[in-house]
Amino acid sequence: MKYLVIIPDGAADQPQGSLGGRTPLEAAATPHMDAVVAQGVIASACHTPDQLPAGSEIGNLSLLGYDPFEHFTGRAPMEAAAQGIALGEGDWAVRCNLVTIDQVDGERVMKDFTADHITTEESTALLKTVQEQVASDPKWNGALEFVPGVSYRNLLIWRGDKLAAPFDGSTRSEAPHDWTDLPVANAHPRGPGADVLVELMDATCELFADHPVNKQRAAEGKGAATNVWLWGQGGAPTLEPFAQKFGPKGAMITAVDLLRGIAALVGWDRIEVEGATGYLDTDYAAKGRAAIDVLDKYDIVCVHVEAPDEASHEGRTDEKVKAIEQIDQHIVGPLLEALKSHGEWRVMISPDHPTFLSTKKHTHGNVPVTMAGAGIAPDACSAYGDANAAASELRFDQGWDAMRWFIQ
Ligand SMILES: O=C(O)[C@@H](CO)OP(=O)(O)O
Repeated sequence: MKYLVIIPDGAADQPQGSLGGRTPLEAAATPHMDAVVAQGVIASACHTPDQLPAGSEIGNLSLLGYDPFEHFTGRAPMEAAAQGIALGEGDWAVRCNLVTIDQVDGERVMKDFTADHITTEESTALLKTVQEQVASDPKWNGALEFVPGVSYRNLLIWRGDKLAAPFDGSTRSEAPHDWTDLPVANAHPRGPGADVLVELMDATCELFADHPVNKQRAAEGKGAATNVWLWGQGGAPTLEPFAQKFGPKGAMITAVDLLRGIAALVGWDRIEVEGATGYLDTDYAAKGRAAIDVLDKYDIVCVHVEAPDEASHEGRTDEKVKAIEQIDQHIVGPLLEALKSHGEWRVMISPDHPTFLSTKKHTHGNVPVTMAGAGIAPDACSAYGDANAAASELRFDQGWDAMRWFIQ
């Protein structure tokens, strides 16, 4: 049996006035996703339980069949795994965004959690400056390492054997993409070690103010990286290999380190695709082709696409609809066709969480899931969408149970 999982990140949403009262998934032309529903079932699943953050880190863990209450330690350790960074006992990883925070009416406001989509080269240069500063300060005892990732998505690694990390499971921090256009005064870390995170963030305001990277960006009319924003901290997670838990041997196609990291932690291979950007300009067709190319080699192939979530964070309804249509046309369609020559197969399509265009934020709540293929008796539904899923009798209130249902 071949299994295919397609994740349109953050695609679930509310009805939009500008879409005639339909949600983006309902307004988008998705003949191939609809064909999956027509051949199979539609269901509603909650991958982001109320007690945990409504983040992609929780949603995707659950989507792949892992109970986040048991396995989630923080987002950053998953991204560290993507970079092959091993975390020992006492080590912590912290997500380090480059952001733009501006003064608006006397308040510091999160203008852009991406620092105007700063390039990897620029973010690497900025982090080098931060690293030099912390490395020269004896109080950190060489425990802190700022690790460049891709664009605004970077990491801070804290080595516990050099200096005991001040955090514990009760330390709280906020994802900057949930604070767009909002004052950050209430978004600062709280609990053990929060003061250290704030100190490091504040120190970068000064380091970046006259940094050559920002001067160059200003000259090009681009937004500044005003400082780093630290969040998503955690220690090493342990995840049972997917093949051991469920059977199939898997591969992940994604442009973001979070999904690469989850894949690494569950023992999946990662397939890198040229032109996959994790943004609206991603090469959808290249991702579709890459998945087709590896169908022979793996039992389960997962294609994650970040674009619908990014469109939501920017509040761009048309772009969200377009991203969903591109996934349908360039990924779902060609893969359904290719599967015909691979014997028995099953397909699942599911977002990880809703991201509301109205708030530009992730939110708790259910997402529409469709599953079809060998041995799945069709229900009466024939269109993929949020309302159809909500009306379905098939529900996974613990979203992580859906994978067990899918792989039988
Ligand atoms: O990686 C991130 O910083 C965020 C936003 O880009 O991703 P997601 O919304 O999927 O959590």
